[in-house]
Amino acid sequence: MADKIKDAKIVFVVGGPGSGKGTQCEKIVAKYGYTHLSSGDLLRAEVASGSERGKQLQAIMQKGELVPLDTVLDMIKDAMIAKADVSKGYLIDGYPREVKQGEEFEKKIGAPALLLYVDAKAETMVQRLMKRGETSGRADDNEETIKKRLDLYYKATEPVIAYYEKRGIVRKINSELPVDEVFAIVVKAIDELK
Ligand SMILES: Nc1nc2c(ncn2[C@@H]2O[C@H](COP(=O)(O)OP(=O)(O)OP(=O)(O)O)[C@@H](O)[C@H]2O)c(=O)[nH]1
Ligand SMILES: O=c1ccn([C@@H]2O[C@H](COP(=O)(O)OP(=O)(O)O)[C@@H](O)[C@H]2O)c(=O)[nH]1
Ligand SMILES: [Mg+2]
Repeated sequence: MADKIKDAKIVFVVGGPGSGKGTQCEKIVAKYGYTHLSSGDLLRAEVASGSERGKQLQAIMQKGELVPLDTVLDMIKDAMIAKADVSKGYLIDGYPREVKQGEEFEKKIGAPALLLYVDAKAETMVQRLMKRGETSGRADDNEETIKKRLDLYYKATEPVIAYYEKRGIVRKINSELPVDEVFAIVVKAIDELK
């Protein structure tokens, strides 16, 4: 099973909270048929199940902290294996959050072919998340948690980008533009893969 995944195209989608990762991933799925796996969505699904583990996850996410590395990686790996027969490629959205997560992913699953770095200003991200919070029902779309998520992003996640830049697989996407203009840049980066 793990062999099948090794040959699939893997794209990491990394960017700050509210930068637009999920929005762009949806459009990539529509155009390219990739399998979209959002680490945050997988964790929220576990929370929604009401399991004991979900309760522990909920507490961590509400504080804007990172859940233990192995938990997220196991969830992503299981979800990848479940789609191995049909997948043209995988969008791993919101992961890795720290360099160590990237290293472990490569040990257990495989190497990414591309890292889409979805980049917006902190001010923009806060505005978008506050707006999303009006309707999202997400426990972490509130001012206090947003601030913590941003701090952690700059501290732990930005080094991930530098790490993969050395390998030449990072494509920076300016997500301050309207969604369709951002997507046009994304399309160029993905088409280069073929
Ligand atoms: N103007 C503009 N707004 C966008 C763009 N992308 C996303 N938004 C808005 O910003 C909000 C956050 O976008 P998401 O795609 O949920 O962001 P995310 O990076 O997945 O954020 P997390 O789920 O917190 O990881 C959404 O409610 C969108 O309406 C963009 O390219 N341009
Ligand atoms: O690999 C991951 C991905 C997500 N999270 C947790 O899930 C929350 C929401 O993640 P998501 O990617 O949905 O949103 P973002 O933080 O990008 O706004 C984060 O704040 C973390 O608490 C985590 O711990 N590890
Ligand atoms: Mg998202």
